[in-house]
Amino acid sequence: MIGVIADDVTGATDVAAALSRSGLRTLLSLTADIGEGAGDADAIVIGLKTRSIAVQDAVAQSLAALAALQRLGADRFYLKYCSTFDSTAEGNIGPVTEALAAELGAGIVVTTPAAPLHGRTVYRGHLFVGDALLHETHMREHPVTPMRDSSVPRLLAPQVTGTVDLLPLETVRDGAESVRAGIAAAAASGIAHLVVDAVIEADLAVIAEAVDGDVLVAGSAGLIGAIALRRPASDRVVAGPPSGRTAILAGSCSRRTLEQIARFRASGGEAFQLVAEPGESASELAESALAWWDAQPADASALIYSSSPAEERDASRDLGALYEQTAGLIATQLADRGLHRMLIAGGETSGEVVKALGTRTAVVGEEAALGAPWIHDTDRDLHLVLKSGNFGDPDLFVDVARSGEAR
Ligand SMILES: Nc1ncnc2c1ncn2[C@@H]1O[C@H](COP(=O)(O)OP(=O)(O)O)[C@@H](O)[C@H]1O
Ligand SMILES: O=C(O)[C@@H](O)C(=O)COP(=O)(O)O
Repeated sequence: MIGVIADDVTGATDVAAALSRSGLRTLLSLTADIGEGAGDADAIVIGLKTRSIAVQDAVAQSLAALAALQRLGADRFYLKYCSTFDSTAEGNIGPVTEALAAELGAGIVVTTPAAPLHGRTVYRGHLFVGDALLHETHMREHPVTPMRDSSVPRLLAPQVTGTVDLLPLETVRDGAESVRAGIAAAAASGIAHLVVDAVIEADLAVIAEAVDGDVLVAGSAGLIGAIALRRPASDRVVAGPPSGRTAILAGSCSRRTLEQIARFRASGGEAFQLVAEPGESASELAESALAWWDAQPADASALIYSSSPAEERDASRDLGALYEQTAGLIATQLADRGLHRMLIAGGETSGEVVKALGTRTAVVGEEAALGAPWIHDTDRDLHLVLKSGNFGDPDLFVDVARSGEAR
């Protein structure tokens, strides 16, 4: 069984969708504290919120998740990080990889953020988002993990104690045997982390073949999706959410989320912008948003957002945690009012929301957008999309709201 540790909850739903799309019965847990057994799952994903917390906490939580996965019978492990390699010079991708490798006695770890389905490709170690190098995209101004370089080996090196090297595309194009030989040669020369180029899905299939027996591999949803395709497909059921009013809560400041907000507003959707005045608390902010929500027509889907472009954000204040907490309070109140459908935009934001909701495990359903599936928190009977800031078409918010009305 495959065990996946994801460093944020949107990433967890992304990787769960990839596994499910590849035909595996996938259990999604948003806590390492999984009580029950794995049932008939082919893969288990544990979604943490470790991307931007202190290194030692990220390591401790990831090791706890590893122990839980081992208890449930997993024997192959994958560290899922962001396809835009969201991290800082301290980590947490590097330190968590090294801690998991040490615990598992894994030698060299193959790692690649490539996810061609999402437009993430790696060539000569440089990470592209669509046609642009990572550091030339909006990720340069990300409020939590600004990405100012595009070379994956260069980004990873300061985060780790072991040496980093690159397996180039030429070797991948030579096939799985060459990749295996390249990995073995790198391991023999003492390399601990091997970044691998991949530009198309077929490249990932070759790498997947070469690493399928490895106890630990790291990357985005791309490579593990390719590994999963090598397993026999199961008879899994993928359901959609029921109809009804949808709340869209956005804390992501990514360009794609800003476009989705603009399209939703332009289509006539009701929207409320959270703007924290100096000294205002999360509960005060949430209260004003909820008063606005309660004044909307009873069946109207609506958007509440704090998202704003870098030039409109107040750089003198660190408002990330405040807005995340506000989103958590609003989501909990809306669920308590009986709402069954919510889309949350933003990884950190979604992490805080599921923490506030107390969501533990969820059933992976159909994808609202590629990498952004509906998940069902059966305890609360709540259907959620936890959307990565960068994912979904510009019309996603409009479409999700309308699909609730149409079903
Ligand atoms: N207006 C704002 N000013 C400053 N930070 C904000 C604002 N709105 C949201 N944030 C914060 O920006 C961060 C966005 O990160 P995240 O939710 O992970 O989105 P993404 O998936 O786009 O990276 C969160 O910490 C959120 O609270
Ligand atoms: O790999 C990806 O791009 C996503 O799965 C992911 O991790 C998204 O992170 P956020 O953009 O912070 O939601």
